Amino acid sequence: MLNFESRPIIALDFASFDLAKEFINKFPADEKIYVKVGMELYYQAGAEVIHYLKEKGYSVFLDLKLHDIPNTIRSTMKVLAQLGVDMVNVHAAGGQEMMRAAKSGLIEGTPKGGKVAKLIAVTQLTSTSEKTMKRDQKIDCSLIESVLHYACITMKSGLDGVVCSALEVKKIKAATNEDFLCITPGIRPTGSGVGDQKRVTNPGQARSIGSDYIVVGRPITKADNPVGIYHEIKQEWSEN
Ligand SMILES: O=C(O)c1cc(=O)[nH]c(=O)n1[C@@H]1O[C@H](COP(=O)(O)O)[C@@H](O)[C@H]1O
Repeated sequence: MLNFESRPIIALDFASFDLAKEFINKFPADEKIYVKVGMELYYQAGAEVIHYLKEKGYSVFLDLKLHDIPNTIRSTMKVLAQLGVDMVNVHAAGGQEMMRAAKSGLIEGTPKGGKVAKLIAVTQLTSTSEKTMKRDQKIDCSLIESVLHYACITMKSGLDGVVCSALEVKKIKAATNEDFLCITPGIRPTGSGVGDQKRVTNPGQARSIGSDYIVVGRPITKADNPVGIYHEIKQEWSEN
């Protein structure tokens, strides 16, 4: 529990800046939340949304899941580093050279005296099951072996951690080290629909298994009382 982040990261999966603002404005001004901006919102609103969130004093995970040739990733990370976000990610499937290039671009692009964002890699998406991994990716091992392999090459490449399901955290920490971050989406409070997620846990389980961060989207953003549900999830996660 060396890196435990007590605030669940809220996935701001909204189609416009206005919708994202409407959601954020439900929270009291002094509540410094941790949010995730993904492809949908970033491709719509761009850097402006990041500046807005940082000015509010929020922590920001920019989730663009980069996956391209090393040179493109290095230069893209250099640009993203200037946004001052707290965390960014790539796909581990891009390989070790790509991940090393991401890291060097991030360091190069971070303004002098600024904090380098945490860089993490997606292992197998939490919407992937062993069956779909074997069918679509033609990976001929178990899902956990694939996740552990990706975690190990991510660590070797000098990144800070991985995105995985909470179900894999214990084995990842054993194969890497306790300090290696495990960021876990696929979180569903007991009784809420799983949707397209396959490898899910509830917030309390994620905590007892040893996740460092949880990412929660629809169970909060689609709730009738998002702030109330956020606090229920936060309590189950952080006070377990
Ligand atoms: O990198 C991510 O954040 C991510 C990786 C992954 O394996 N699974 C996953 O669900 N996510 C993201 O986490 C969020 C989960 O949202 P909900 O399923 O609505 O809680 C979404 O924004 C996904 O894009």
